[in-house]
Amino acid sequence: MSKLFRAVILGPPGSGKGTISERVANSFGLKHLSSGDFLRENIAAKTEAGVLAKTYIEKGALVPDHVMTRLMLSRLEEMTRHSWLLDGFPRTLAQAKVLNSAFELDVVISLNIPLETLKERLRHRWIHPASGRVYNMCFNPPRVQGVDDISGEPLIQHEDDRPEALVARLRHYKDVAKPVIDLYRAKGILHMFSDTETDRIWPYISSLLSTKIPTDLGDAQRVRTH
Ligand SMILES: Nc1nc2c(ncn2[C@@H]2O[C@H](COP(=O)(O)OP(=O)(O)OP(=O)(O)O)[C@@H](O)[C@H]2O)c(=O)[nH]1
Ligand SMILES: Nc1ccn([C@@H]2O[C@H](COP(=O)(O)O)[C@@H](O)[C@H]2O)c(=O)n1
Repeated sequence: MSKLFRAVILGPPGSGKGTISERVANSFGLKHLSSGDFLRENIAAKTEAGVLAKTYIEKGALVPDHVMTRLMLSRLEEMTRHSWLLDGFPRTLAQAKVLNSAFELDVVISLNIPLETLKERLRHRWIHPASGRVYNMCFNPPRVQGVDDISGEPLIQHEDDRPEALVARLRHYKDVAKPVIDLYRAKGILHMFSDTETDRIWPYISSLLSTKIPTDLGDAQRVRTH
């Protein structure tokens, strides 16, 4: 079986991880695994992990490591035949160590976006909960304000995008992310990208992945997300 490709994208809330992950999934056929979306699915399904996670997310806090690693590792065990891009996990050094003990990563992308840009982006972020489709009134607005382009259902804003929860998330991110970034830099697989616009970062990420993803990534491992 040809080699699998496994990557992680790191970045603070609003940095464009989901936006870029969707482009990677569509361009390279990797499965995009969003830990945030997976948590929200568990919250909507009122699973034990979801009920617990909700109490942390609504305060802009991080879900405990043991809950996240159990959730994500069991999800990844279902994906052992696929190449994937993990979005939003690992968030902490403890999570990274558990992930690294289970899987060998090929690339870690880290987004470094100015604070004011993050705040502005999240102020204008709207989500279609059922599909996870993400809009932005300034960047990729829906055809009709407040309505999902495909389903016609109403859009919402994430509770933890509220300014007060966002401050907690942003403040916490820096401290928690640094050891994770240092770990992957030491492994020689970290690639950092800084800008205020995703459309300016994307060509560099795309060309990096074009050199790293095996050309013989079999169809069985390519999972089209749309
Ligand atoms: N103005 C602007 N908005 C952008 C850009 N890139 C992404 N966005 C929007 O900014 C918001 C955040 O982007 P996401 O891709 O959801 O960011 P994220 O890192 O996944 O965020 P979290 O889920 O909070 O971790 C969304 O509304 C995007 O549509 C950009 O270059 N410019
Ligand atoms: N490893 C993680 C990932 C996410 N969370 C919590 O979920 C919220 C939403 O995640 P996004 O990736 O969509 O921003 C996030 O703010 C955290 O509260 C987590 O705790 N650990």
